[in-house]
Amino acid sequence: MIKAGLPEDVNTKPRQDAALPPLELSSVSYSYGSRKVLDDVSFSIEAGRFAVLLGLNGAGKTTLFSLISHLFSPQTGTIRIFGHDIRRKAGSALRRLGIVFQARTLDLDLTVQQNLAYHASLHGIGSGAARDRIRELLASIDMEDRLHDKARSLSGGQMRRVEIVRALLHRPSLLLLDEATVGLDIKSRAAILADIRQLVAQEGISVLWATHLIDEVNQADQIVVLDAGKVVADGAVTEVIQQTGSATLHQAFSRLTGIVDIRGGGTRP
Ligand SMILES: Nc1ncnc2c1ncn2[C@@H]1O[C@H](COP(=O)(O)OP(=O)(O)OP(=O)(O)O)[C@@H](O)[C@H]1O
Repeated sequence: MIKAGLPEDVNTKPRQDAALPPLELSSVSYSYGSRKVLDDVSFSIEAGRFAVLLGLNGAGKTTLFSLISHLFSPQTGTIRIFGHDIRRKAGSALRRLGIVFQARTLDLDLTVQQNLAYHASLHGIGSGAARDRIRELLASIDMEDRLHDKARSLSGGQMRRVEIVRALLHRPSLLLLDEATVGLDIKSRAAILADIRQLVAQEGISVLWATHLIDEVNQADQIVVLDAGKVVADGAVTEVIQQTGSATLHQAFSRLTGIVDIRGGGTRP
């Protein structure tokens, strides 16, 4: 089990943050050159929710994460994290955010401890506090014994879990994961999902989990379906099934995205 917690600055202003949505997007659009890949995207997630951003490859999930994490700026619209506009109050917004990108980003030649300590120092966490936090988080996923192993000696699932630990070092209140289980076997995928769900339940952290895999959605509190850059559904799983007049989420997703058969992932015909 991974343990998170509230960020230090959130601890000093709990009422302010508690009253505001962890994530709120209003009319966000983004184009690469003349090609619009996000079109008037609006949705919000509530505190303590496990929300899934579901979309086929190319739907715009990674671009949306790049905007939320302030790698790019939206050409129109606003993004707020606990009420902090990502453009105008980037520091306050980003302090509350942890992110696990789709691409593997551990330095393979460094040990687990070195990878994590470097990231902790980027967040201004002192070496003693970082050492304690790293041990606490690694113990919670039963990986304490891998502390001094080179990252390259870990399995794909273990690397991913270290990346999740890294994203939690500074105690974010909102965690974004972009296709976190890509390339992992079914056991590792299930274990990572279970850790994340536990985190939401026990620590009150909010999660936005981007995936194209419907079997990762079933226990979500909320799903936002993105298709070709537009939000085509947003709500609880049962609501989305009902709204589309479907019997199952697979059928709802097929109807919303116009694909023929999405079992096992799905691509456009
Ligand atoms: N740097 C870029 N320049 C031009 N077009 C891009 C760039 N990055 C992404 N795109 C295009 O934007 C669209 C959305 O891509 P994005 O990676 O955001 O989708 P995604 O839902 O994350 O897909 P995947 O699951 O395959 O990563 C795609 O059509 C993609 O080709």
